[in-house]
Amino acid sequence: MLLLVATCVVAFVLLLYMLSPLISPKPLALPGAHVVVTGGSSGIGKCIAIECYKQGAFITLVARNEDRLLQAKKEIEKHSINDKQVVLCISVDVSQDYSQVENVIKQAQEKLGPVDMLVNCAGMSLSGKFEDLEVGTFEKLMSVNYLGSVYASRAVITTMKERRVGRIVFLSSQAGQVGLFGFTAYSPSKFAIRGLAEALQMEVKPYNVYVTVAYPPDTDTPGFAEENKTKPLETRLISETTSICSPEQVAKQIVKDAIQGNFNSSVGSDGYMLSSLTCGMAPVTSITEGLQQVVTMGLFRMLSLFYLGSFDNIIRRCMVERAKYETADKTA
Ligand SMILES: NC(=O)C1=CN([C@@H]2O[C@H](COP(=O)(O)OP(=O)(O)OC[C@H]3O[C@@H](n4cnc5c(N)ncnc54)[C@H](OP(=O)(O)O)[C@@H]3O)[C@@H](O)[C@H]2O)C=CC1
Ligand SMILES: CCCCCCCCCCCCCCCC(=O)[C@@H](N)CO
Repeated sequence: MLLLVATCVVAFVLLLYMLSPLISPKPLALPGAHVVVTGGSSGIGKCIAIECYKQGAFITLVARNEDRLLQAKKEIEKHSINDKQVVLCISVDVSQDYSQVENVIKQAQEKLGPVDMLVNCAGMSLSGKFEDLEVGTFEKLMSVNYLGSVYASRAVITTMKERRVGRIVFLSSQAGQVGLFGFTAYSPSKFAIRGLAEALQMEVKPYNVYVTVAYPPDTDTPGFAEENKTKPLETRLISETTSICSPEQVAKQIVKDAIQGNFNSSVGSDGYMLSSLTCGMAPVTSITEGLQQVVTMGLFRMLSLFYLGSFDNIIRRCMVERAKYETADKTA
């Protein structure tokens, strides 16, 4: 009997593997492709642009500050692999006005042809306790991180569907997989991206357009340095659970996953665990991924209880310490 069950399971898994070409998309060829990177003048976005350029792509960088755009262009051009490659820079605030963003995409398409891959990397983070964050911060982060990604994607999607070619990459964060102390404004803007990506992927898959959501841990970028200036101690201690990555490493993984059309992109073992644990009803892009999720989810949930317990401890300890300082201040 046991043998029969085991045989059936093995046969089922083999069958799934035979069917796997049906769910795995054909990889995107980067040589000669047009890649638009919003937030491409700094940090992860700049490294993604470099990675794509090294593989023969034509690049459009989109960000606000023109000096930083030009500086990034120069840096990227050092990595050219042929003399036809171009790096175009366009300055715009992706979070303000849809028609401006649409215009920028039109300009880019006129110069470098239809967009094969859009990477939504323009974004920012501000942390603080819920009551300390200004109400405007909630609006700001939602505009830049979420609406900025909606606008740029909305501007490229029709052509991608018509051409039956395309990749759209969204930058979420590990803080878009779990809500953490200090991130009441940031986490929701990154969770929202996941909802958008799932719904959009379901719509565009029959048109051979693939969506990737990246969930990086803390990554050593100018944006991260800026964020650290105001980060609460609790948030810093909790975030130290995962180690800091280099933007090059994160960019490499994202480009690889986007080319392959993987829905999920994560780095490191915590990244892998978090993605399995929070896969919900996200699309699967390989049989192996689906099977691994089925097998590991329960175990990772158990592990997560220990992590959550340690986070609660950190927060309680910080509260007690603060109370001690406050009474010391009062008695002094
Ligand atoms: N670094 C990290 O620890 C992590 C980062 N992420 C996410 O990755 C993305 C990139 O982060 P990172 O590389 O650290 O960021 P950086 O601050 O280093 O770079 C941000 C880029 O986005 C551009 N940008 C910011 N706001 C706008 C806007 N309104 N319109 C157009 N461009 C804009 C910036 O240029 P300019 O200011 O000139 O417009 C810059 O090019 C963000 O979405 C971030 O949330 C996710 C997880 C971890
Ligand atoms: C089995 C389960 C494993 C659980 C591991 C949990 C680890 C949680 C750590 C979260 C770190 C948050 C990084 C946010 C990065 C970010 O987006 C900002 N730096 C942006 O600038």
